[in-house]
Amino acid sequence: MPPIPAPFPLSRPRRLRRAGWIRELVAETRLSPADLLWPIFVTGGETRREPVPSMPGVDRLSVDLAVEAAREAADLGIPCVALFPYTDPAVKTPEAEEAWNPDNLVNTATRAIKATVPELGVMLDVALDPYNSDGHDGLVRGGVVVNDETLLALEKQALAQAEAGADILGPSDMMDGRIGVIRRALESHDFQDVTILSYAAKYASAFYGPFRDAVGASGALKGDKKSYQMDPRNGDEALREVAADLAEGADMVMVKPGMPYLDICTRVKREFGVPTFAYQVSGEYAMIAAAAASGWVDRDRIVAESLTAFKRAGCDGVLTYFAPELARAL
Ligand SMILES: NCc1[nH]cc(CCC(=O)O)c1CC(=O)O
Ligand SMILES: [Mg+2]
Repeated sequence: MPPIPAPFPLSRPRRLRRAGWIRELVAETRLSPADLLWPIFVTGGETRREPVPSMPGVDRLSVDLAVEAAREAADLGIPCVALFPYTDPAVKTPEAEEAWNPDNLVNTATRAIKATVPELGVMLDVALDPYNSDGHDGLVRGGVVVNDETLLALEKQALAQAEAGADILGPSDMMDGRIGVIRRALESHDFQDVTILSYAAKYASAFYGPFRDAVGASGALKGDKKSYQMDPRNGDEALREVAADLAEGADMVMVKPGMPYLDICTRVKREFGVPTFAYQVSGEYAMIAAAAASGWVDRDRIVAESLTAFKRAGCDGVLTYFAPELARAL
């Protein structure tokens, strides 16, 4: 018997795409300002705004302007900002003591923001690289980034940040055991409500280049970070890293960079079901900004599309330098 040819396509997915209203109706993911964390670079001085050359559109802000940016974030419905310091090279040392100075830039900015915009969350990075004259996230001994001694430094840094009023600590150093050390320190100093968003699966990536310019760590960095950040070839290992950080007391986890690691985001969310974030890092920002500035891509559309991809991949939110611009557009 000859096959009966179907007189029409058996399935017509285009029915659900034919007009804006029905696309809205069936959309599986939605982006909102509440999905965004905004990373802000803080510098010294007053009413100072310094452009970051490799991140056109992003400025380093003095504390007073960072407070204004925080106000803007809250007004736009962005729940949280993440602060990163541009540290005066003269203050950087091999022991990175500035990291636990109660009056360092990020601690000062945190106190100022919490005093002015208390409803906004403030997140701080726990890692030594902005303060370390070797540019590494950990302490360097004989050319090696040492794990356990670094943990003691991170503990001091984390306590100073909690004392300053940070709501979220983001350990981004990738030392083994740091989450446990920080959680124990927080518990024993009456900071049981401080949240840990662990940079659990953080890769040794070329996409961090512009950030290192922004915090002034590029010139300082000796060598690379491959002995502590993850190998981009590995995926299963990301799940082991996340499992360890959750067991040690992380509340939420992050995958970093973002766009090239969407598979990791999906696997982490599926496997653990905990709040999962991605960091759309400086190099991702720079690529989009540069292509848009050349007129090669449509900036507004590509920003929205790239951030939607994180939600579709399973992320609960994204750290992105596009946060205020996207929130405004939404
Ligand atoms: N530990 C520091 C840190 N925290 C966030 C970033 C990168 C963020 C970005 O590129 O936007 C880095 C850089 C690095 O690990 O070298
Ligand atoms: Mg780890």
